Amino acid sequence: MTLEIGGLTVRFGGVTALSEVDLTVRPGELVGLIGPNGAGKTTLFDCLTRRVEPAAGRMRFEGAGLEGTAPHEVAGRGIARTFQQLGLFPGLSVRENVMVGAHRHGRSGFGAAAIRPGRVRREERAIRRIADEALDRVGLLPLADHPAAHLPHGILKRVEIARALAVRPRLLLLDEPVSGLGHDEIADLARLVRDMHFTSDIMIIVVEHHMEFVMNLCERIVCLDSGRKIADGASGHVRRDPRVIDAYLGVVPWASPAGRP
Ligand SMILES: Nc1ncnc2c1ncn2[C@@H]1O[C@H](COP(=O)(O)OP(=O)(O)OP(=O)(O)O)[C@@H](O)[C@H]1O
Repeated sequence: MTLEIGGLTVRFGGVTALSEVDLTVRPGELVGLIGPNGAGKTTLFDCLTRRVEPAAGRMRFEGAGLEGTAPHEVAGRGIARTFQQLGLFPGLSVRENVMVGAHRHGRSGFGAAAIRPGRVRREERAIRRIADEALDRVGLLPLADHPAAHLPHGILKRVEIARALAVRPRLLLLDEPVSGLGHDEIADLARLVRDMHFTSDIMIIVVEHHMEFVMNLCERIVCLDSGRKIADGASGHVRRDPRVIDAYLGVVPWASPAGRP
């Protein structure tokens, strides 16, 4: 029950964002995806979540192709992601934001649940329970009723992860989870992701420019450069790979809190 990507190619007009990328991820793997700006990391996530249509290649998840999956069906396939730019609703409470992720477990959909017709109340209670479990997992249950607006960035990053966890994903895609976080928050987030990794069989792919975070967290690192995969292996090997140093590690500030080159 793996994620198998073969020959994945994406073009935006004259730009080849991904070029014949092969990648296999197995249950329980925690993979770091690195590479310079514009390397194609987010595009890879966009393909898996069906926001971008590849020009060529295959994507199979748990034995079935992803090509026929509509963007709104991705969560139903057990795939969840977080975004570089937080995609939370500031007018909703922390819990309501996380319930958006959990709505795939209901039949009526979040739209119906949001306007609370009587027939969806029971379902909404179940969705609320799943959301609270996810909030508990990231240590934010005490803030469940707090409006998302004006919460610190580090908390909002966790709310986004809780929203992804509420999908109860088997493949979790984290896009720059520590960007903009301080030193202690980064250490907390590393603990959280490590805990998710050790306590479940979930596949996790982490895109991150913060090298200290990603190299310490992930045993396996994949490096993209100009849309091509240039390295895939143990973090100790990849960090010494001359092609990776040349393309990326030579310019990236390893301990920068913001983590961007
Ligand atoms: N919707 C789009 N339309 C046109 N070009 C795009 C689009 N999305 C991405 N690109 C281009 O595709 C290439 C890969 O971009 P992508 O965002 O996947 O890189 P990335 O590795 O995630 O970079 P970063 O680290 O800066 O987030 C870049 O050249 C980018 O400009």
